[in-house]
Amino acid sequence: MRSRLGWGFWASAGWIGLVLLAAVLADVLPLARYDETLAGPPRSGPSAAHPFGTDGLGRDVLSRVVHGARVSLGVGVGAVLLGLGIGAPLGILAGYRRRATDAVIMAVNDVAQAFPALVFALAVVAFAGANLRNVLIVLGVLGVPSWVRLIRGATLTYADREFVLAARVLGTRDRRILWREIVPNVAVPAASYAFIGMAVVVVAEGSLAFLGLSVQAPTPTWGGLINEGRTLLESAPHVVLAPSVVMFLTVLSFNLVGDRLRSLTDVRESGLEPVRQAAAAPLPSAEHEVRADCLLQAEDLRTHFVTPRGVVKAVDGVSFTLRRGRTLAIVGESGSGKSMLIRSILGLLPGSSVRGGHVYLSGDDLTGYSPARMRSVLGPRLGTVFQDPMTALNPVRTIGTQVTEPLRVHLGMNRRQARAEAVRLLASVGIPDPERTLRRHPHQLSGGMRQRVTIAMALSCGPDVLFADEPTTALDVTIQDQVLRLLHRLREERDMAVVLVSHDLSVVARWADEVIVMYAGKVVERGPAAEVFARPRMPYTEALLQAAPRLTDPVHHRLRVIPGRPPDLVDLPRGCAFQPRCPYARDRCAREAPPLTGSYACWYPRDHAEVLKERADSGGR
Ligand SMILES: Nc1ncnc2c1ncn2[C@@H]1O[C@H](COP(=O)(O)OP(=O)(O)OP(=O)(O)O)[C@@H](O)[C@H]1O
Repeated sequence: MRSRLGWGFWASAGWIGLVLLAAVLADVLPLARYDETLAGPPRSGPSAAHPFGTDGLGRDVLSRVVHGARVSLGVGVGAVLLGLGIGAPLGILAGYRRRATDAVIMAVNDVAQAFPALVFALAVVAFAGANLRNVLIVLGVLGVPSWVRLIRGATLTYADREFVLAARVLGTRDRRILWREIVPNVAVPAASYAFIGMAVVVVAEGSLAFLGLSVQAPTPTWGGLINEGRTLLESAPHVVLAPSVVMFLTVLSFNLVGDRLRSLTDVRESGLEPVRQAAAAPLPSAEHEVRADCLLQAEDLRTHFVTPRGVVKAVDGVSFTLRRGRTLAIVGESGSGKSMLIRSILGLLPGSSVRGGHVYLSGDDLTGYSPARMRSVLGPRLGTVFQDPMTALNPVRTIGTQVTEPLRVHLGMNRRQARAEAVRLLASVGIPDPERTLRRHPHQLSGGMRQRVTIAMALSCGPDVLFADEPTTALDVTIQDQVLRLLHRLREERDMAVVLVSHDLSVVARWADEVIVMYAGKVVERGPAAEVFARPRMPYTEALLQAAPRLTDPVHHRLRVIPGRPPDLVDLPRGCAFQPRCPYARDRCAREAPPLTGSYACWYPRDHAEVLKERADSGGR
C-alpha cells in the first residue's frame, strides 16, 4: 500500500497531521496569545521569539496562524461532515431506488446546485450573523448537491454489481443490502472525496473571510489573516505570506491525499448509468396452462428496455419447463438474452426494464409476488451462482460474514450455529480448511475456491432450483471441470433442478439434460441436449456447434465463425432474425418470422441426412 500511495501522499498526510495537531493543541503550545498586542515590536520579521514575525499590532503571527487553523480546519471538517451527512443518504437512495425517487432527488438537487452560493452565504450571514456555526452551515449546505451527485454515482456503480445481486438472490432486505453491501464500498470513494472537499471548504472559508462574511475579529482565520495583512504587503509581506503558504500547503495536501485515494478506488470503471426510465406498466400477458408436474415453468416471459434509440426486446416470449433433478442449459451468442432471461425469472431486472409473462415455481406465479414475498423465495427456493466469483463476493467483507448471512437471515440461526453450518457447507463444496477460509477475504482465495464459496452460499438455504450463469467462465480450464462436477453432484444429492447458462457447448452437451437455444431474445430451438446437439434443426444451432471447439479437432483445425454480426435488438431484420446470416435462407425467411413450433423456429430446418451428406462431401465437420 505504502509504495502504491507514493511519497507525495505520505508527505501530504504528514503535513495535514501536523497542522491538525497544532490546531488541537493551540492552547497548550508555548506560543504567545493570538490576540496579545505588542507581544513583540509591530511588523517585525521572523525571529527566534516570533518565527513568523509579528503583525501591525505586534501580535505573534505564528500563534495567529495556529489558532486560525482551528477555524479553517474546523469549518473544513465540519462542513464536509454536514454535506456528507445530508448528501450521502440522499445519493444512496437515488442510486439504489432509481426510477421516481432518483428523478425527484436529482431534480431538487439540480435546482439547489444552480442557486448562487454567494447569495446564500450573504443571506445567512445577514440574518443569522457571521460566526463559526453559521459559516460551517453555509459551507456544509452548499456542498450537499455535489455529495448527492457523487454518492449516487458510486451507488449506481455498485447497485448492479454481482455481489449486490447475489445478496438480493439470497433474499436479503434492501436496508441490509444498503448497509452491508453498498455503504462499505461507497465509503471508500467518499473518504477520498472528503479530503478534496476539505480543500474546497478551506479555500471557500478563506474567500468568505476575505469578503468579511466569515468569523469576525479578533478570532483569527486564515482568510481573515490574509485579508488583514493586505495593507502591509509592502512593509511587512511576511504577515500575508505566512498564512498564505500554510493555507496553500494544507489545501494542496488535502487534494493530493484525496486524489491518491481516489485513483486507488476509481468508481468510474463500470459506466452503469441506466438508460432512460421506462414507463413502469408491465407488458400484457397471454393466458397459459400451468403444468403441475413442473418445478419451474416460464410462460411467454418478456423483458424489454425502453432506451433513447427504441425498445430493446432482450427477452421476447420465452417459455420452458423444468422438472426436479434435471439440468436445463441456456445457450446462445453473447447478447442473445441468456442473462436477462435468468434475471427476469428471479425478478432482478435493472430499473429501466419492463417484464411480461409468467414464472411458476411449483405452480405459484412468482410474477405476482410483492418484493417482500419474493425475498422469501430468493435464497430458500431459488439459488444463484454468478459468472465471476470475484465480483459476486463483497471485497470488503470476510467469507465468514458473507456465508453466514443467509443462514442467519433466512434460517434464523444464531452466530454460533451459522458458523458451524458455514463450515459444513464449505466442506461440502470441497474447501479444504473451512475454518480458516471463513476468516479470509475474497482476494485471499483462488478463483476456484471463490466459486466454491459462492456455490456454498447459493446452496445455504437448500434451494429447489440453482441458477448458474456462466459459472466457470472466469476459471482456469482445469478448475472448470471440478466446479461443474461439483454442481452435478450437488444436484443429485439435493434433488434440485439446475439452470445452466454457458457459452461452452461441450459443457452443455456433457452436463445438461435439456437445452434451449436463444437468438435475439427468442428461443429458436429446444429439446433434449443430446438430441439437439446430435441433430440440430435450426441453422443457427448448427452454426453455434460448428463454431465450438472439440477435443477431437486436429491441433491446427480452424473453427468456423458464424458469419455476420448479432442483430441490433432495436432494429431487428424482417422475418427470421437470423436470416441475414443464414446460408440456407430463402425468400420466405425475409418475409415471415418462423414460429417456434415443436422444437425449432425455422421455415427450412436442417435435414440430418442432408447434413451427413454435406459433411461427407466436405471431408470433415
Ligand atoms: N440496461 C439495459 N438497457 C438496454 N439494453 C440492455 C440492458 N441490459 C441488457 N441489455 C441488452 O439485452 C440484451 C441481452 O443481454 P444479456 O446480458 O441477457 O445477454 P447474454 O446472452 O447473457 O450475453 P453474454 O453471454 O455476453 O452475457 C443485450 O443485447 C443487451 O445489450
